[in-house]
Formats: sequence, structure tokens, C-alpha cells
Amino acid sequence: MSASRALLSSPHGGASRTFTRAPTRLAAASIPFARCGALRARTAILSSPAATVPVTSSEPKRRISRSVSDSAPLAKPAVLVAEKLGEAGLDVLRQFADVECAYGMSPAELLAKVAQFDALIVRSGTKVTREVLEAGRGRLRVVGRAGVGIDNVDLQAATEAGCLVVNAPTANTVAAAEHGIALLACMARNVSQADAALKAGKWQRAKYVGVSLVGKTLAIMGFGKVGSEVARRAKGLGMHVIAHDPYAPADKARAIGAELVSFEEAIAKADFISLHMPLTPATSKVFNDESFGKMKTGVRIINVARGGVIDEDALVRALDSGKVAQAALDVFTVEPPAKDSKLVLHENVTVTPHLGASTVEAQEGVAIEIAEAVGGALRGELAATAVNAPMVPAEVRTKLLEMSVIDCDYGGKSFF
Ligand SMILES: NC(=O)C1=CN([C@@H]2O[C@H](COP(=O)(O)OP(=O)(O)OC[C@H]3O[C@@H](n4cnc5c(N)ncnc54)[C@H](O)[C@@H]3O)[C@@H](O)[C@H]2O)C=CC1
Ligand SMILES: O=C(O)C(=O)COP(=O)(O)O
Repeated sequence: MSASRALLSSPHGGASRTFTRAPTRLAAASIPFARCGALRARTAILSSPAATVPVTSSEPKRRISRSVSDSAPLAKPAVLVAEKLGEAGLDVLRQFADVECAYGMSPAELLAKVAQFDALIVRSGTKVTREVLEAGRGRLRVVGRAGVGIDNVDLQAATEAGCLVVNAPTANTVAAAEHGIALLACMARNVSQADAALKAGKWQRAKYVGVSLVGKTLAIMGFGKVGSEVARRAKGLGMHVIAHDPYAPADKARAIGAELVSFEEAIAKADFISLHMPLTPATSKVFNDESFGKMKTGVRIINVARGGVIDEDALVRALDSGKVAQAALDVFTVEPPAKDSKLVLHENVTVTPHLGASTVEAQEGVAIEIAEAVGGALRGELAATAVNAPMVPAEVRTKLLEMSVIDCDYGGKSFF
């Protein structure tokens, strides 16, 4: 059985499982999905009509998670929320689960607790390691990442443990893009340095002459959801936007007025470079001594993606030499960074403590998005935002379910 199939069928089925299919659908029907508006479309599978209609005898008998029997006693699944989640999302979770919020746990506390839960919800501050997933083995079956980046979750270990990982990939896009633009503008005009100086009683107008954005070339590295929103906004500021993304379609870039170029061309031509790729083995430390060496002298760098895409020691060297004039960083290889971090303390560096997704609106959206995703995953539905199992569009899913009925009738095998 493939890993994804293993995830979608029950890895830990058995009589101890009392979260049964039909009752949880009733619970799902009581979730106030209507308030989720646009999120609903994006999580089509989780909230599709197929997901909320009562189970009928014609529906396929395969797959859905830990069915014991339709008459088995009901027990709500238990969900552990390890980092601050918006109230709206907690409300959604409480419709179908017993929810415990345990913010600020140490890794040891998380290890000790995780086995008592069916699902764990984290943001970027919790490392869901192999150890955590092993500790949860036997009960934990869903990890929800309330945000985009899943570099803090050991996906391989999750798959091996039969644990589905879902994220909330859309609700914080605009917040992250707006923060990128905020850092770009603040850096160019020395806002944080001038603010600190003035608060310290120094009126230093000559020291804090900035640079203009209009007419400058901005290279967007990673032209996905956030990168393309940054591009749109930068166009509005009169910047010339180029982008590098090995997987982005050229027509998507063209429609925004950005030109897709190679990595080398992007870093060589840019006055400003804004990073928006995920942290993966392929992107780890791609900004290093060699790549800084190929940039224009005086280039300015914004990072709202992940600290790990930059070799931070190399960036300090590039800042010290003047190769990089300024950097504006929301993310760091180790968070929080050391108090004596040369990078954070550098006078040409503007920093924020991983605030990209931290707007009221984004946090509410992310909380609802992840609560829906976790609910759907616990009900055994194909998750639209699964990151270690295939995503299946709602219309394709409907077709597959039809085929699955036929398949069940003729031999009992499942396509999922
Ligand atoms: N600071 C913060 O609070 C936030 C940070 N993020 C970070 O931003 C990243 C991007 O988020 P989204 O745009 O929503 O994700 P996305 O998946 O929509 O976009 C990522 C893009 O990067 C591209 N990419 C992959 N490998 C690449 C490479 N080697 N070079 C260039 N491009 C590459 C992909 O093709 C994709 O288009 C997330 O992975 C996360 O780490 C996201 C939201 C908030
Ligand atoms: O969504 C992301 O990738 C983020 O980096 C946001 O992180 P956070 O949920 O604010 O800890």
C-alpha cells in the first residue's frame, strides 16, 4: 500500500476507535461553515456538499477512517492546539472536538502530551519532529499547520506514522505580502533606525537619507501566492519586477507585468531581492557567499520566507563589505535568534519577529482554514490541503467516488 493510501485508510483502526463516520458527519453539519465565505471554495473537499450530506447506502463502504460500527458510542476526537490560534478557529474545532490549548509547551511537555490526542495544531514555533510523531503513534492521526510553511514538520516521519499533515495555505497570503512591502519601504527609508534614533533623542536627518523605489528592479524569488502578491503591489509602487521560480507559469507572471528569469539573471539585475520560496533541501542557504558575490553592489534584500534560505553568516559578511547595503528580515534560521546575533544587531538590518502572518484578519482566516482542514481530515475525507497525501479537486473526487462505488461492488478494492 502506498504511503498516501495508508494515510487515507486507517493506520490504527480497531475497536478502540470510537470516532465514527455517520455521527461525525452530523457533527460536521453543525459547524458554521457559512461564515467561512471564500475559504469554503478553497477547501472545497472539506466542505463540499458531498462532505456534509448524510451517509447513504449507495455511498462507498471503503476508506473512511476509524469506523467501528455505526452504532458504536460517540466520543469526540481530542485536538491539541500548541500555539495561539484565532478564536474563530477554536469555535469551529469545538463543534466536533474536545480542544485543549496548551500554548508555550516545552518540547518535553509536547512529547509527554501528544499521545492523548487525535490531532495536533501548530504554527511555525513548534517542531513536529520524528520523536513527537513516534510519541503520538497509535492515536495521533492529523497534524494541522495553521499557516503555509511546513518545514517545521517532519513529513517523512508523519507519513511513516500514518499521520496526515494539512496546512492552511491561503489565508495569510496577503498578510505576508503586505509585510514584505512594509519591510521593503521601511528599509529603503531607514524607518526603524530613524525611529530608534529619534526616541533616543537624536534628530539625524542627514544620516537617514534613503533610496527611492520607483524605477528600481525588484527580483521576486519564488513566484507563488505571496511572491505574486508582492509583485502586484511593487508594480503599484512603480518598480520593475522580475521573478525567478522554476515552477511558475510564465503567463501568470506576464499577467501581473513581471518577467520570469533565471536565478542568475534575477540576482544579477536586481536592486532589491525579495524571498518567497519555501525552505526545502533545494532552497537551503541558496543565498550564500557565491550568490551574494553575483549581486549588484548595494543590493537590498527582504526575507519574509524562511531564515534557512539564507546563509546568515554569509549575509553578515556581505553587509560588512557593503555588497549588500541593507537587509530586512522577518525570519531567521533559529527563532528566536540569539540575543547577540550579529545579523539582528547589524545597523543596516531591519528585523521583525516572524510577523508576516500576524494580522487580525489573517489569523482569523488561518484559524478557520486549519480547523476545517483538521475536521475534514479527522472525518477521513480527502483533504484539500494535505501536504503528505494527494490533493484531489472536488469534481475529480466526485468522479473517483462514483468509480469507487463500482469498484466496491465488484471486488471491494478501493481506489484511495
Ligand atoms: N513570514 C511569514 O509569516 C510567512 C512566511 N511564509 C513563507 O513563504 C513561503 C511562500 O509562501 P506561499 O507563497 O504561500 O507559497 P507558495 O507555495 O504559493 O509559493 C512558493 C513558490 O516558491 C516556488 N519555488 C519552489 N522552489 C523554488 C526555488 N528553488 N526557487 C524559486 N522558487 C521556488 C514554488 O514554485 C512556488 O511558486 C512559505 O513556504 C513560507 O515559508 C508564508 C506565509 C507567512
Ligand atoms: O504561514 C507561514 O508559513 C508562516 O510563516 C506564518 O507563521 P506563523 O503561523 O505566524 O507562526
